[in-house]
Amino acid sequence: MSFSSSPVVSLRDVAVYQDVNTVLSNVSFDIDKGDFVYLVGRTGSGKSSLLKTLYADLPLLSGVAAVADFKLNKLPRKQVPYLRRKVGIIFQDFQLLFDRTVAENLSFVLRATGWQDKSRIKQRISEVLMRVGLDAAASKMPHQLSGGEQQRIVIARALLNEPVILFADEPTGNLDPIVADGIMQLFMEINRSGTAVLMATHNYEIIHRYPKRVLKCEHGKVLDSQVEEFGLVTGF
Ligand SMILES: Nc1ncnc2c1ncn2[C@@H]1O[C@H](COP(=O)(O)OP(=O)(O)OP(=O)(O)O)[C@@H](O)[C@H]1O
Repeated sequence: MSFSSSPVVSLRDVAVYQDVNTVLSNVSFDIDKGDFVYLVGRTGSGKSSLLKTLYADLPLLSGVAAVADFKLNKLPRKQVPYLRRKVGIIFQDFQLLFDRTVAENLSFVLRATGWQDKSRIKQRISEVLMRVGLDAAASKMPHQLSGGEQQRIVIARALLNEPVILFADEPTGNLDPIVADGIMQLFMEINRSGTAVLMATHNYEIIHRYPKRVLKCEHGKVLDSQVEEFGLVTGF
């Protein structure tokens, strides 16, 4: 267990690239333990690229960054799985394995991250399913669940290794407003219990309903509502 009080995410003068193109530059911000932060900006403004840089799917080539006490500069490939155990990643398209049950989807991740004891695996799966309100779904196949339920399973999967932060890219994008609101309440509950959240969204309604700090990708830079005021409506 880490008792460090350093920020969960810390960026100084970072540039985000896709191939040879600079998507964002001079990016500096911190996210502390337990913070909830939205990431907004027009389509193509760099939200997904920034998230990918934070979970080391894109290399950090310029600037200084640390996530969950891992320095992203020159992070060796073999360290990436250890970083990924400390962060939970949630996408819009659910990315569940449709040929196996919910419990098998979850045990697949636990085994891949070093869990071996069958009874502990079973116990952990039951805990995370309870957490997302789907304790009866363990033996179901993903296609037997609604879109909102599938997204809850993805959130349960992201929680398996007790991450210090969740990176969520448009997690409510495909859901109707009521189901999306249920997912937001789940994120808020997870956040209240101490997990930081960085959530990319286009959904202004959600930000209005659950106001939190906002980072906005615009003109190749990242603006921070904690540092400066900016309009929210433009950019969606
Ligand atoms: N795999 C890729 N290879 C090359 N360029 C890419 C790749 N993915 C994204 N880009 C480019 O990088 C820029 C930022 O895209 P990114 O997906 O990060 O934006 P976004 O803000 O997440 O957009 P959206 O809201 O549509 O998801 C865009 O110009 C995009 O065309």
